[in-house]
Amino acid sequence: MADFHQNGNIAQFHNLRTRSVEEMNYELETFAQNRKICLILPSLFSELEGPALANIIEELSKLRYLHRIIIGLDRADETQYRRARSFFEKLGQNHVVIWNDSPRMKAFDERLAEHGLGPQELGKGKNVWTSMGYMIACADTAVMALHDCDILTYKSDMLSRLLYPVANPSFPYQLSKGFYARVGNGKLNGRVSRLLVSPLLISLKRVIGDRDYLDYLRSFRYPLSGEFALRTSVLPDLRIPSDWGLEVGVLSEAWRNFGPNAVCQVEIADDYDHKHQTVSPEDADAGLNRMSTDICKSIFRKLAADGTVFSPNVFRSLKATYYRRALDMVEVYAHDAKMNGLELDRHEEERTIELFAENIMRAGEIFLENPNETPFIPNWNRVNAADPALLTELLTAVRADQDEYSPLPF
Ligand SMILES: O=C(O)[C@H](O)COP(=O)(O)O
Repeated sequence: MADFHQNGNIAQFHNLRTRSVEEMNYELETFAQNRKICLILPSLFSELEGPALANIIEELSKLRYLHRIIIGLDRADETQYRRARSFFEKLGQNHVVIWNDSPRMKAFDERLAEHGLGPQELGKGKNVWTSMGYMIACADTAVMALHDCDILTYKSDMLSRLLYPVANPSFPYQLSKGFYARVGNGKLNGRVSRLLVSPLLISLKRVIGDRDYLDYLRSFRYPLSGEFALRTSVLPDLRIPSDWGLEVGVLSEAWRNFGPNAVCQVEIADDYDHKHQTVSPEDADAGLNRMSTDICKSIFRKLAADGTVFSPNVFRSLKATYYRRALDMVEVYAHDAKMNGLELDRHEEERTIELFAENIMRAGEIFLENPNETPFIPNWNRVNAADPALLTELLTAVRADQDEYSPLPF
């Protein structure tokens, strides 16, 4: 990216390509002597067999500033967990694989359920929440980062750039969020970000008026990016959504807990490609269909918690405003794609917009029918208040799994 624009809301750090990554890594190693840095990788077992993760591991193994890597492993049986252990040994750094489906971890889930705590649904939110609990229980980390395991264009400097603003002790930032152009395989991607979130935020401003929260969300160049880094002192207070609202949910929590001056966004890559989900128009519980509804609900709930009054008429006019605005934006995206020699299926994009417009209404109806429904997993402070033994039990369960099951060749 060749500009150094600041939007005036949150700090924005560009890659002006004036500094080598080796130099930045050296500085991170210096910071890491006093502030331990940890990485969380939420992973499905199937991703170990996919095209992205082997390269991610190779890239990560080059980094010397990481104190620990926590891999939250989902959808694995015993043999798969043991094979995963060998797979991640290639990292070379201190790491732990949390087998979320182990009998011990299931028993831990029951302990949480006894207190009415714990995630209501399975998925990335629960995975991340559990890994954060493990990190809090270790009590030795000052800074953490998180990213997905399906990034096809991964390079270790993505992580270094993401971490730098929260790892540098002289910077004031508590949260750093990654951004990039989601371009891969000759296509302009990022369908939910481009076709739903951007026009929805603009339309919300039109329909309900100015809100600081909307300005804040609009300042993110890629609000749905899965890469963020945090100073860990804020972790115990962080409420993590268990549904697809995770990325927006973390930004909203940062807005509530620290305000915009402690939040920044960093350009972490020139291009970015990952595994693409299907739109799934036939199945409201799958793919971008489900993701778009969860994201709308998460934004509506946050606005309501900040004093906005919603009614069926508000959602009707939001849907209409969104639809018009999204179609206008598709035209601009198509021109941008054309100028850059990229592919963009305009017909498919307009059909996706129609679906997203329906989902704005649907999310609105769900919100009006169940205004108190919350996908948030209780934060770790609350868990600790309910039973201070739980964090130690989590640590013990993970370590006992590690001791009992030896690695099998991958
Ligand atoms: O970020 C997004 O918009 C969604 O994750 C979908 O991304 P994709 O269109 O690149 O698959």
